[in-house]
Amino acid sequence: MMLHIPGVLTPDQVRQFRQRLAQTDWVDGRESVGAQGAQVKRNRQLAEGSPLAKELGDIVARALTASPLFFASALPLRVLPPYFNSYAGGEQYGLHIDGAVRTDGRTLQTLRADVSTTVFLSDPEEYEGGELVVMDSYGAHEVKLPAGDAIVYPSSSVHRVMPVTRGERVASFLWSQSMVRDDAKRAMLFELDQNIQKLRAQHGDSEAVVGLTGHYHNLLRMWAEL
Ligand SMILES: O=C(O)CCC(=O)C(=O)O
Ligand SMILES: [Fe+2]
Repeated sequence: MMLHIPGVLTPDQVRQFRQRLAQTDWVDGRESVGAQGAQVKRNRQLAEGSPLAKELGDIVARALTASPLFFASALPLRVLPPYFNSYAGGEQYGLHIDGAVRTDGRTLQTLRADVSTTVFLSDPEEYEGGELVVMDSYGAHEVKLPAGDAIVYPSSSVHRVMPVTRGERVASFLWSQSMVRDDAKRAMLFELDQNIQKLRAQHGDSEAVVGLTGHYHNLLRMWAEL
């Protein structure tokens, strides 16, 4: 399941991030990738140990984990500290799949990557190209969101970032391990949750709404791995 989460960062936060990121040093993005990724990855990132990556990453992680839509769609158990990347001058990230098990060099925390997230920090008008293209059984989905918005997609999907042929595309990206490893199960829980919320808004906590809420929790109890 792919989900667009609007307004994870405020316009003020985005402005501050961009100012700080414009004054910092970037390293070759191949620093943090396996052999297959290195062949197709052409971008720049903040070095893993960079204090700025930690400072801004903490803000991104806090904003995302406070988002009800992120929680309901990712059902996060653990979230790795966010990274930051930049593409310009034709840079791109060719077709790849994110590694299944990731260790953060800073915290040495290891997790199974179930959910990938990109938080856009450049507005679509600022650059040409740079679409995140995610493949699934329904085809290829192009994503290019306003600054401050996030896209959540299964780490099990093949994806790429198209060449940025004008301007600069800056983003933050991160991996989460979900309490529910299977994307199809997560998608069903998300749909159930969203529909229960609609029913609750229409009917309050009617007996049926309470029953469905119980059903949601019993499915989560059956599927969650902690
Ligand atoms: O820049 C993005 O939106 C995604 C980056 C990516 O796919 C990766 O670093 O694995
Ligand atoms: Fe990726």
